[in-house]
Amino acid sequence: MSDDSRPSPPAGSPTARTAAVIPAAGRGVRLGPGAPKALRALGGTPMLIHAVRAMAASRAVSLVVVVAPPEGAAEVRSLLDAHALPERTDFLVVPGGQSRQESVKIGLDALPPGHDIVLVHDAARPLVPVDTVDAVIEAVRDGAPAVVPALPLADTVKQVEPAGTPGEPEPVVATPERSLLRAVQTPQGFDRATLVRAHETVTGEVTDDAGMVEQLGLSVVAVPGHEEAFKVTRPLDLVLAEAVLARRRLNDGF
Ligand SMILES: Nc1ccn([C@@H]2O[C@H](COP(=O)(O)OP(=O)(O)OP(=O)(O)O)[C@@H](O)[C@H]2O)c(=O)n1
Ligand SMILES: C[C@](O)(CO)[C@H](O)COP(=O)(O)O
Repeated sequence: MSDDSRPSPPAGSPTARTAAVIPAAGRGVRLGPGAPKALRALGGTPMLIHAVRAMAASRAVSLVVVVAPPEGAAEVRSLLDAHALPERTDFLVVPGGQSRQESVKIGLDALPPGHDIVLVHDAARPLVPVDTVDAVIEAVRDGAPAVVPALPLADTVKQVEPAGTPGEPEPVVATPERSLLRAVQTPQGFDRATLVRAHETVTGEVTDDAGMVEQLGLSVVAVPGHEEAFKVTRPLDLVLAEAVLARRRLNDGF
């Protein structure tokens, strides 16, 4: 276990310690029936374990807090014990909440003192490369209160008047300038005090944590994301994730 009694350096310090919160308490309704999404297998290993390894792969990350499905916290603890994980990293498991936002808040509340940079990473993004994780941490160390990995869009995006009934035609009302848009991934990185303040202050629904920081009027910066950091949301995403993992294993020779 690490010593949390020593005074912690600020997030901008090169020695600031980083913790990762992994919200993993969702059901995965869009993926279809089965176990909670984070516990479903990818290449024979639960998706959550891939996500935990992806965070722990960064030498900067000294603590990973897993926010487990409420009824699955004991199972998650056993899974962490059963899989090889870096010894330099500590792990905590807490039961999650009703929404992603609530689960992240629970994870944040469980963080011990001494970690001044916090990453929030979806369990549903099991294949994010360590270089992306490190780029996010570096941007927080460089002074950004909130950092998102992001990619340009391949498709043109339309704003519509949503139809009341699914499948009904929807009037298009605008075509935002695509070159100004980015698809945002995780891990998102934060100066801890900023993220805590955002979660204590913002009450409306948001779809990502950086959005809460934007609502505080603070700046959020985007760094390059990675194609392999995609979110496993629908069945086809799982097919893609299996293919990416198989290619990695082939390249690594096992
Ligand atoms: N109450 C919730 C809901 C979601 N999440 C987590 O937030 C991440 C991103 O959410 P998403 O991909 O939407 O997962 P689900 O909510 O499980 O998916 P769905 O909406 O299809 O049910 C996932 O790692 C998920 O486990 C969470 O910790 N607690
Ligand atoms: C946080 C996120 O992954 C950034 O793209 C995304 O907003 C989560 O959305 P979801 O609807 O909870 O999957």
